[in-house]
Amino acid sequence: MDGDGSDDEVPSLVQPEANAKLNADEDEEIPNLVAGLDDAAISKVPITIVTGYLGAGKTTLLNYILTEQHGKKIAVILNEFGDSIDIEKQLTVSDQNSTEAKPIPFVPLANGCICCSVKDIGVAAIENLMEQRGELFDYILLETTGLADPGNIAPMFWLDDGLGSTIFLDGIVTLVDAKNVLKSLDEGYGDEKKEEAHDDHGPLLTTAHLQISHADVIIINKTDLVSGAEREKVVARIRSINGLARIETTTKSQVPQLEGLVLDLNAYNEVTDADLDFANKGHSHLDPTITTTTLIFPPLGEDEVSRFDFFLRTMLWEETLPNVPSAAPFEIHRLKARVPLQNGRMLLIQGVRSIYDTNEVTGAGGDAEMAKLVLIGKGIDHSSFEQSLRLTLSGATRI
Ligand SMILES: Nc1nc2c(ncn2[C@@H]2O[C@H](COP(=O)(O)OP(=O)(O)OP(=O)(O)O)[C@@H](O)[C@H]2O)c(=O)[nH]1
Ligand SMILES: [Zn+2]
Repeated sequence: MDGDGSDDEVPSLVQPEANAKLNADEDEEIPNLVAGLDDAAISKVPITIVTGYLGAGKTTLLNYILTEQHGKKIAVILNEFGDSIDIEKQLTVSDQNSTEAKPIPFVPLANGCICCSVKDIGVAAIENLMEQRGELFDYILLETTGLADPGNIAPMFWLDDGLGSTIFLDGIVTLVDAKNVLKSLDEGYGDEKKEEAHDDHGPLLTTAHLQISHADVIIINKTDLVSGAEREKVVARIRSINGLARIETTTKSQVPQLEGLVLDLNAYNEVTDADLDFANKGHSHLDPTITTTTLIFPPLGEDEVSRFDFFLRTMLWEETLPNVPSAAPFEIHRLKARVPLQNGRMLLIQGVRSIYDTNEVTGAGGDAEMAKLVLIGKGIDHSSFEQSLRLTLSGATRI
């Protein structure tokens, strides 16, 4: 995958400042990822990141999965930092004082699963764990701490999967506490983080927002603690933040199925029509901080492809809109697009924060299919984005 955005086919279009910005923001050295593609045939182990605010039900979900029949050998990794309750305690009892010691102890669980606990959640740390174990797993579930920002974790795994890594990012599942989530979204961080949460440019961006905006699946848990009407309100608010994610409601994290909800999400290697259908066509104002916006436009002609890429690069790397300098400040957290080309081919685009990946596939989806670009982020003013895209595609900027 060309996750650094520096597509080989359009080298002259890459702006030096944009590259510098990307490199400063992300890894120092993002190698050319194209070389890794052939290795994709080697079977890689999917990793699902399970995130969610403190006490939302992450551990309850993992526990539930491990007792269900799924026919997989699952390695559960707990990012132990800050986690201290029930199952974590049991599961990590043997390595409480020896996080540096090797080998890292694993605790056997039901169904041939194992569990371990780590401080580091880098790709190397996880590969290291797998090597030490000397055993193959079908699946890895990583429970992050309640305060983790998945926007920092996802690119780490997503980028590396093109580098011949033995793992690949399958998707992000965010657990939400139905009883408390609206309060978390409205009030911002806990007291200890209040300072950071304040922002001169508008409403607060909370950990809860970040976990919801980056999610591929959102499980609204603890529905036993709210009325039907409250539950609907929570669903509507969350849908307004993230129009791409699949949403389920549960009690005790008992998801109706594992496939597609927790396991095998394929959220980072596919962009299906159904993915984009969830997204609202308009722009909801239910949440003042983060929203989902969909831009719809006709199939691109030859000249427009590089202009479209310029639009993406400028928006993601420079956080400005070409041809609309007056646009309000914004942040893009997640992006998915299906863009038919007039030559009958189709671009599938995925993005997390400033990193994006474009794949060109054969065959557009259907007759007269329109291109759809779905954006999730902060401060996205639909009409400015639409205007910028329209002007850029028309060739208003020489690139
Ligand atoms: N009433 C109710 N309680 C639940 C539900 N799901 C989980 N709990 C309880 O909520 C508490 C927190 O659940 P956990 O699964 O430990 O939550 P977590 O997200 O792992 O929490 P941290 O690791 O501390 O961030 C536990 O006491 C669970 O038994 C639910 O659907 N309803
Ligand atoms: Zn937990």
